[in-house]
Amino acid sequence: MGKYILALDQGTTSSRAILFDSEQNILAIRQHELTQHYPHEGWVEQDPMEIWSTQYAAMLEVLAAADVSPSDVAGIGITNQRETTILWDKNTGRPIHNAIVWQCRRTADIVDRLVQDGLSGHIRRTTGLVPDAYFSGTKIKWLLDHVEGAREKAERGEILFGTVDSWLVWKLTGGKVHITDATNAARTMIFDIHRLDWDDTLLEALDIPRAMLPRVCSSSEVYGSVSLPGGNIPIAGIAGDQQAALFGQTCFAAGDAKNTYGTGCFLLMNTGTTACESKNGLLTTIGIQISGETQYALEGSVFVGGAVIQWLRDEMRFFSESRDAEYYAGKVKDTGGVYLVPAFTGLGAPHWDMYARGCLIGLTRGTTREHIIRAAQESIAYQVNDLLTAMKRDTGTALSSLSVDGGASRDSFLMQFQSDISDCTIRRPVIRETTALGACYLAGLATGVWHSREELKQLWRCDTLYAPSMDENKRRKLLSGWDKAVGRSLDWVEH
Ligand SMILES: Nc1ncnc2c1ncn2[C@@H]1O[C@H](COP(=O)(O)OP(=O)(O)O)[C@@H](O)[C@H]1O
Ligand SMILES: O=P(O)(O)OC[C@H](O)CO
Repeated sequence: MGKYILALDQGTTSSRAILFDSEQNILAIRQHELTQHYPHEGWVEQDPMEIWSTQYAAMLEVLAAADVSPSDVAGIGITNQRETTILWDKNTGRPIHNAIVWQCRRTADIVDRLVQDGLSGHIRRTTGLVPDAYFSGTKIKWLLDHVEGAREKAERGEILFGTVDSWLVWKLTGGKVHITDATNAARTMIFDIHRLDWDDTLLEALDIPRAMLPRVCSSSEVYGSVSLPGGNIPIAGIAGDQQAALFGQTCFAAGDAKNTYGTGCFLLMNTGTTACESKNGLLTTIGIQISGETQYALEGSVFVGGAVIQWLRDEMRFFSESRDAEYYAGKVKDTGGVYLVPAFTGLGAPHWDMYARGCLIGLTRGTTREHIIRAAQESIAYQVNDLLTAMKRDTGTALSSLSVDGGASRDSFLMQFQSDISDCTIRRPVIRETTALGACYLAGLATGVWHSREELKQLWRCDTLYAPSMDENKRRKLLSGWDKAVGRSLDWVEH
């Protein structure tokens, strides 16, 4: 049996491949940036062929860099940006349109119609989600409505739908396998997370033919294999990136939670085999499906997290490297009363307002670039704090500690501010590649590299702990300013 496990981490901004050994040491990482297309205001697309080619290149390069033969790799685990929707022609293998990315708002009016038709309650109960353009269902409908002849072909089973995991498995297996896993299916808004099947009411409401949908598998099993010069590698694990991170952080028990600070921020809490319905704007989703058991999770999704730092860097040109944000934020003692609400693509949990837009408020003649940079960083923590508050209301208990990961979790100013504003200990692990690690664990469990989750639990190591130290009055005052600022950004776009 192979000694290594290969994780393919197809994220919003890049396609990465990471090679681990069975002691979870990282042997090599390769990464390619992805081009983002913004064809209209609020629309976001990617080229599925670029998703594939960058991911495939990263996979080959990582094996070459570590000088490892495919025959020494026990399995591949795939983890991916979720909800992003791809339709392709089964016969030619060519996408029929660019991928519609999860952040894209083009289907807001389709969502409005579902709500007007009285389907909100059904969506909530069946899929665990709230009606929003974020999820795949309305994106599929848009593509079927706008690409000529697509619906008829889809009815004949000639057009296939997949989230990014399905697309990659299809390509990796040479067009032989059309599947997804339960965690990805749970993000489509057409999947019944209790019956574990596509939901006919929603398929009918969105006019989506069943014939185009992938078969839904567990998150850890052998689905097929990749044939490479030097050997075949089984594809043995799949999970949406946030669920993979929850697994990679070894949040295996009910009550365990993690937050990922990537492009967006995603807070997930394992709720065990109980699907806990949120009364406070969180989502119910499938946490993982493994060994015949489905574990559920409560999730809060923030659309713009680390991306606000990118915006300051690329659009405002305030600095040239993301890591400079921490330096500038430390130059001022506070934001001078400035708040930035980065509702660039609306607001996700717990507000769910597709028509909210960003606002920068509290400016005075004394406001400097440093104040705005600090306000941007703090906005990431405030948004995560809103999720923690909703989670506390739903479960009746405040989290005393939170495991963190993702690109922006490198930022120590942000981590300390999160700890202070949320009055919660933040635990940053040694291995911050937890998304890839989760995919690696799923593939390793399916191929016998590891035998149990307990074995994996022993491997988790803490790197830094951030303990809260903010005075309660100050915290309350800052939070009330944030709530006021969010109020100004809600329902901004005329609709
Ligand atoms: N040192 C840093 N300080 C603050 N933000 C950062 C830092 N490094 C990266 N980021 C932010 O983190 C995000 C990338 O994180 P990553 O986990 O790689 O994202 P994704 O998986 O969404 O592609 C970017 O939006 C970037 O602006
Ligand atoms: O690519 P990421 O890490 O920003 O994650 C995207 C999420 O899966 C969207 O739901």
